[in-house]
Amino acid sequence: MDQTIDWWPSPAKLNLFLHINGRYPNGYHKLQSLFQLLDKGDELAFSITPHSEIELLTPIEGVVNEDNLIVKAARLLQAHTNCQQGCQIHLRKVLPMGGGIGGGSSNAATTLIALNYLWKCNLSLTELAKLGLVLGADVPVFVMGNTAFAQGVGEQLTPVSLAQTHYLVVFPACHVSTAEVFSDPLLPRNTPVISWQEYDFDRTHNDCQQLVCNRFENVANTLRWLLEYAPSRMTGTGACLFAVFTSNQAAENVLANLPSGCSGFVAKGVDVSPVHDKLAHLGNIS
Ligand SMILES: C[C@@](CO)(OP(=O)(O)O)[C@H](O)COP(=O)(O)OP(=O)(O)OC[C@H]1O[C@@H](n2ccc(N)nc2=O)[C@H](O)[C@@H]1O
Ligand SMILES: Nc1ncnc2c1ncn2[C@@H]1O[C@H](COP(=O)(O)OP(=O)(O)O)[C@@H](O)[C@H]1O
Repeated sequence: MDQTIDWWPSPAKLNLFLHINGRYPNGYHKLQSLFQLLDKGDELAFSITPHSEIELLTPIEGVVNEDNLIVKAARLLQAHTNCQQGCQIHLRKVLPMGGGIGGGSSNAATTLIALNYLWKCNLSLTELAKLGLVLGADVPVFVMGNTAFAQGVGEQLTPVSLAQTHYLVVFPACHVSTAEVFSDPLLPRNTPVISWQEYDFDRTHNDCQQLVCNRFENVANTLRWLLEYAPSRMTGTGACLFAVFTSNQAAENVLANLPSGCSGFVAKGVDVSPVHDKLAHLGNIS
């Protein structure tokens, strides 16, 4: 790989809890969640071109480029700002897809932020987050770039600073469809609203977890295994699970003994997205 390529981070997230409080008339669910941003994720690189074409040079197997959230985000920004430039994009994908760790949404957010900077569109982060919401409910938190409490469909964000934590993130090798979980009649949808001051990991939960564990034996077994080592929970609509540790070494020790068939990684929780660290380094943050 060319050493001169300028990579932009595209971090993963965890939902430290996920409560479903009800439903909107359009079928979307009213949520409360705590989005924890991580220091690990995919990476994207952009070369600006003078013609308007958007090219993703590293396609993802199973996702046609036209459906890729990276291409969709680039086209959305281009159309919204009437930008005459285009770009060539490289992606280094490491995050499992459809795992509840927000890879696709994060890729879209990094694309919006990077191209806004490189194309000199001058949209504010708030404008980019609003634009990004069209692509997915998780895009705004990645654009705003703070670990945050979220409500609404995940777009009403209150930044929060958390104690430094190390997470073991485990992918039990099964794909869980977000749309299927949300359309399941057995999904609990009546958790009472909490105030953020009440937040405590042990007094919160993930309303999707039991349903997914009932449907996917791998998820249930892996969660049971993780709970032997540390407080653990499912993120988002699954299938990824996370375990909470106070040291990197303790998390690495458990990673080294993962059950066969699972994959995983250790990451540190961060209050500010690495994309924003990069923007700040470039002297541009709004
Ligand atoms: C619930 C979360 C928590 O992070 O799950 P994960 O996707 O991360 O697992 C997300 O907010 C998901 O966000 P995202 O994955 O961007 O969802 P979208 O593409 O907007 O929606 C996928 C489908 O899920 C359902 N959906 C999504 C969000 C929501 N608040 N209510 C819903 O009912 C809708 O049926 C929608 O068609
Ligand atoms: N750049 C992308 N990265 C990952 N998934 C993408 C991307 N573009 C489109 N998708 C589609 O979005 C789906 C959800 O992806 P992802 O955001 O990784 O999962 P989740 O929302 O569960 O965290 C994938 O299964 C894939 O079909």
